[in-house]
Amino acid sequence: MSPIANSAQQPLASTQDQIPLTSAEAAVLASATSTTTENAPRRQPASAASGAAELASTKISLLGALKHFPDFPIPGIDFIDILPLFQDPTIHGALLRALELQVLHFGAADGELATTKPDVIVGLDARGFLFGPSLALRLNASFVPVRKKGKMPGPCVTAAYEKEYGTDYFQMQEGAVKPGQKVLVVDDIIATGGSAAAAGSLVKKLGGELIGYLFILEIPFLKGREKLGGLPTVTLLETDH
Ligand SMILES: O=P(O)(O)OC[C@H]1O[C@H](OP(=O)(O)OP(=O)(O)O)[C@H](O)[C@@H]1O
Ligand SMILES: Nc1ncnc2[nH]cnc12
Repeated sequence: MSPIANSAQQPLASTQDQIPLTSAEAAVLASATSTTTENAPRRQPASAASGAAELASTKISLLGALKHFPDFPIPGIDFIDILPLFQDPTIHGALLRALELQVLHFGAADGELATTKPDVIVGLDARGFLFGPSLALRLNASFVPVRKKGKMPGPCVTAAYEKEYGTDYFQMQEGAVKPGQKVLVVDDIIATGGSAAAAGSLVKKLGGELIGYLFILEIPFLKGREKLGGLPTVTLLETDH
């Protein structure tokens, strides 16, 4: 069985050839250090080639852990379940490291660290809460949630949005993002982009400087990126259909 075979009816991008690495991604891992803590020993920089191999291998592990559920939550939707990524501590750790590296090089030229570090990671209800706080801690940034309407106390800003299988309302608490703070919006999946765009609009309503979006998985045919106003948008994995 292929290392990334899963219960999918329609496979995700499933071989190294189908997961092309950009030179920026290769550089990301080549310049990676093993930890973000000040006093811990730093790993020797790897070559770009071994960095690329490490990232490719991480992507294969992550893809292999995903599961598909046809016709959930409504007929016609091929639901991609990311929860298994958190069941195995090794895969969970690899996921967080890969996401951290993407942020450290967010929008930077090949091999360079990003000059703009986020002050705030905004995670979307509910699956953005599974890794947003851990990622924020690694980056020494705040974590702020976007929640579905009616879940948070106090004054909130609200945005309506449409997603792949329905309509909904998102909210953020007033004051959760301070004017001028640099904000990165993170979520598990970008499908139509409706959820992420609504979250971005709330960040801007609060006066935050939206620096971009980061997702674990993109469903490219739904063209969600087109709703994100041309801001830097990074995804770790993508489906091949
Ligand atoms: O790009 P879009 O078409 O907007 O879809 C993506 C959103 O849909 C899913 O969340 P969902 O609303 O199902 O909520 P959940 O995380 O609470 O399950 C997913 O976690 C994203 O937030
Ligand atoms: N196809 C899909 N699978 C999982 N989560 C989603 N959110 C929006 N579309 C989705």
